[in-house]
This record gives sequence, C-alpha cells and structure tokens, in this order.
Amino acid sequence: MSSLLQGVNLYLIGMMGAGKTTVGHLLAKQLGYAFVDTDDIIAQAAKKSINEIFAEAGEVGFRQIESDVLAQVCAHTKLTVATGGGIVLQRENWGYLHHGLIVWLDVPIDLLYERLAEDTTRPLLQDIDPKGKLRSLLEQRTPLYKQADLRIPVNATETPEQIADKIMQAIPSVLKPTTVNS
Ligand SMILES: Nc1ncnc2c1ncn2[C@@H]1O[C@H](COP(=O)(O)OP(=O)(O)O)[C@@H](O)[C@H]1O
Ligand SMILES: O=C(O)C1=C[C@@H](OP(=O)(O)O)[C@@H](O)[C@H](O)C1
Ligand SMILES: [Mg+2]
Repeated sequence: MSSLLQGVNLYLIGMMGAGKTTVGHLLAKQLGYAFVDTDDIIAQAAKKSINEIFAEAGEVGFRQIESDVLAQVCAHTKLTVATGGGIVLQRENWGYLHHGLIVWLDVPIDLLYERLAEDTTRPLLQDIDPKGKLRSLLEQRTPLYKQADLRIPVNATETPEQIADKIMQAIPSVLKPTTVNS
C-alpha cells in the first residue's frame, strides 16, 4: 500500500468529532507514515490552546494560522494529516489539500453530538445551542467536504481500527497505479 501511495500525503477532513485525529494516528501507523494534526501544530507554535487562539485572534485569525500551517505541511511527503474541521472553508487551502489524497470521514450529526456533548475544547461549540450550531456548520460545509477524493461513511458501531481498515481498503480505488516497465 505504501508503495502504491508513493509517499503521497493523506489528508483527513470532516466535522469536529468525526474522528480525524483518532483515526489519523492509526492510519499513519498502517502506512508507515508520520502523523501530524494541524491543530496540534498550531497550538504548539502559538504556545496556546485552540480555545485561547480563538479568544484572542478570533476565527479569522485562527484560519490564517491554519492556512499557513497547511502550506508548510504540504511541502512534506509520507504524512497522514488530521486537519481541523473548518480547513475546507478557505479556498486557498484546497490547492494545498489537492497535493495529496483527501479523505472525508462522513459521520451523522447525532453521533458527532454524542461524541462532543461534554467537550470544552471546540470553541465553535461553546454555544447555547451546540447541536443547532453543529447542524448549521454541517449544512454549510457538506458541499465542501464532498470535494474529497474519498468519502468514508461512519456509523456508531465502527471502531477507529475498523474505520482505518475501511480507508486502507478504499485507497486503491482512487489511485492510479504507475505503469511498471519491464
Ligand atoms: N470510531 C470511534 N468510536 C468511538 N469514539 C470515537 C471514534 N472516533 C473518535 N471517537 C471519539 O470522538 C471524539 C472526537 O474524536 P477526534 O479524533 O478528536 O475527532 P476530530 O479530530 O475529527 O475532531 C474523541 O473523544 C474520540 O475518542
Ligand atoms: O470545525 C472547526 O471549525 C474546528 C475544528 C477543530 O478541529 P477538529 O475538527 O479536529 O475538532 C479546530 O480546528 C477548531 O476548534 C475549529
Ligand atoms: Mg482533531
């Protein structure tokens, strides 16, 4: 599989709570790739939490840093990249994402909400109506997530390991194998 991918990066996209960070770790291991999470890079570089960055720089400031980080990440190869759920919003980011293979973890809203109901680390969900907020973000972003190379539907019974396996099995369907010269 790694030879088939030829070092091309995998970018996981999808809503908050979709499992990008969790599944990304497992996929990286299976592919013999390094794992990076754009949120972790942002937080480490700023020496602040994502909540603090949103509070101080606003979403606009966060998106700018996120694009800068993505631009740096995509200069490397052999990476599995867990992105933040809103990375699809900036048009310029698609130019970076398309350097690699883009995989959308498509998770139903009830499951996203269940996973994030007690979470305090997603500033956009610190809202009086977190489920309504999740729904409106999902509606706004679904047409963007649909631009992924691969859509992986996820249900409540699937473990991160099963989802990683599903992605591994689906990758060949969107890769063009290179011609082997005899
Ligand atoms: N397949 C899964 N089954 C059960 N819980 C999961 C699964 N994938 C992720 N989670 C949990 O859901 C939450 C959000 O996962 P995370 O990987 O942080 O998502 P994302 O990076 O897409 O926001 C975490 O608490 C994680 O443990
Ligand atoms: O959907 C979003 O706009 C965001 C998702 C978060 O990452 P996860 O998708 O990993 O939760 C993080 O980047 C930030 O809180 C904004
Ligand atoms: Mg994440």
